[in-house]
Amino acid sequence: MTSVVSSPSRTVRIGSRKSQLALVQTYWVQEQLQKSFPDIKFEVHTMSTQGDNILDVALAKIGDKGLFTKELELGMINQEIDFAVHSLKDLPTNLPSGLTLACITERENPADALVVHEKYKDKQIDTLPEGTVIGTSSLRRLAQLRHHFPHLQFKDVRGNLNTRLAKLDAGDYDALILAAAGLQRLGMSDRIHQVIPSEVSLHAVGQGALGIECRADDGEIISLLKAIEHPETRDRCLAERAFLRDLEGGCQVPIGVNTELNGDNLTLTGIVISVDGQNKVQDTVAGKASEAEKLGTQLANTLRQQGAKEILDKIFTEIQRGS
Ligand SMILES: NCc1[nH]cc(CCC(=O)O)c1CC(=O)O
Repeated sequence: MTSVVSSPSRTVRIGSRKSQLALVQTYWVQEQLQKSFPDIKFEVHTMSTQGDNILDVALAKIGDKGLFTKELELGMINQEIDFAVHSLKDLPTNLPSGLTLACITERENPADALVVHEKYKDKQIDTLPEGTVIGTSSLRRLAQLRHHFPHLQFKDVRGNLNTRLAKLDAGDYDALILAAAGLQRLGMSDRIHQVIPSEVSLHAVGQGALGIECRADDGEIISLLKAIEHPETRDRCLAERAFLRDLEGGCQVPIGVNTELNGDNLTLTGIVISVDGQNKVQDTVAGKASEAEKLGTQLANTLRQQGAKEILDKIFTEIQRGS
């Protein structure tokens, strides 16, 4: 097979955050590409992002737009790296001009997972006692769990996965809600006590998938990346991202989704819920996978008619006031 890269001597520079999860994901991408293109050299370049440095402020307050991606994006624009590997859910739905989401890889389980302190090893999310302290920094997780289990308490938790698990084991929290995918990728599936069912909590847009971003005019890189794209995950995530893009209020928001793909039929469910869990709008749309983004927009319109904008505007005002 002839290489799609016109200059065979080109070294491809992959950008990554330095966290353990980011590196595991990036090395996986490097390995897959190396298998497909044995004659090309792929190098990993790590960078710190704002999100890695600001660890003491609640995510909801600083907003998470590009917090984990901006430095990598600058690296691409400045030609220091050729593409960046992200957890897709950390990648904003609107990218800087000149950059594109060129590839979405196969998704791990996109659901959230309950991880418990040893003393609750016989409990499930619906049997945890009154006052159980759950660690999460996500308004989406908080709002949906409050809706179903108003007797639980919630406390902010930041830091990488190992830090969070150490805080749980030390007794700072009774349980954590974490992405199942992150635990799986780090070889810590044994810490998944329960996968949270979608009836209880819808997952974040893009959760469990990797998104690879590159310069929009770099045709060579774009065609290399096609080799590791997963079309089913891509269609699901494009629908999810179009939904979020259409609704977004400009900060980290309690918006959840679920998608299913049967043949060419894509089903997208979305929720917008108030932080206290009291007001929610939820609906489902279905259609052709080839029109994934249209479905996302359609669901956003449907939920707006049901009051999604009012819920989001109120949250945005509250966060700005600092409450
Ligand atoms: N914002 C943090 C973040 N970004 C991606 C993951 C996990 C892996 C994934 O969802 O792909 C996590 C941790 C978590 O939510 O528990």
